Amino acid sequence: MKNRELKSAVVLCGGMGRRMGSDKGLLVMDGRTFIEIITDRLLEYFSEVAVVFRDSSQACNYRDLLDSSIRVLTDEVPGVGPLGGIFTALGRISGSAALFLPCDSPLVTLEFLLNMKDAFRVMGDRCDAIVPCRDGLPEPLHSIYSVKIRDHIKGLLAKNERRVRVLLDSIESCRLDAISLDPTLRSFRNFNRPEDLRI
Ligand SMILES: Nc1nc2c(ncn2[C@@H]2O[C@H](COP(=O)(O)OP(=O)(O)OP(=O)(O)O)[C@@H](O)[C@H]2O)c(=O)[nH]1
Ligand SMILES: [Mg+2]
Repeated sequence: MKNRELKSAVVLCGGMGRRMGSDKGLLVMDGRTFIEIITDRLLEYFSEVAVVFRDSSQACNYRDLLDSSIRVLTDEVPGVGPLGGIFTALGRISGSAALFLPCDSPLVTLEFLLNMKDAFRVMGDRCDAIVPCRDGLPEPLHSIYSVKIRDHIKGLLAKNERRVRVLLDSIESCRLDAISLDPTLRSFRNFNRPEDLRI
């Protein structure tokens, strides 16, 4: 029988943080960096945790913050945004799919992680992506993607298409109500500008 346990989780961390004015994974909340908060949480429930950086020089800045079990990846196709990070990770993870998270959502809840794992158990072999939706709008960077779509992403990138939403519209995705996955919606809160940090 197919193993339906979702074992891999990936944090996308290769952005430039232009609006924030700094590298967002290194922002601090309650004395810990965002990347530590998120990866510590993921390590509780996933046997494989990876972080995708834009390049090795960025990865160096995080070296002392990551548990030794965390896999450090760098973009195979640099400078093409989150879709490039997803592309890289899907070629490197050991499982058949992974939960992706952005590095700027430190409030992600354990309940959300467990509900996504449950969703994969139930519908993982029926679709290429499992996508939370809020008011009908997808949350593509808090979603599960199958390694099966890697070639498709390659095709999109070859056409210079970088929008994750275009990916979602061209694959078989199962959409779930975000509120049923995290009734607080805190998991989806992200920080883009300095003023967002005043919470
Ligand atoms: N691996 C990888 N991750 C990326 C890339 N671009 C963005 N991300 C990540 O995708 C997530 C969402 O991106 P944004 O919210 O736009 O973050 P950002 O690009 O750092 O910020 P801006 O420069 O202000 O757009 C964040 O976790 C980013 O680190 C990329 O080229 N490669
Ligand atoms: Mg960006």
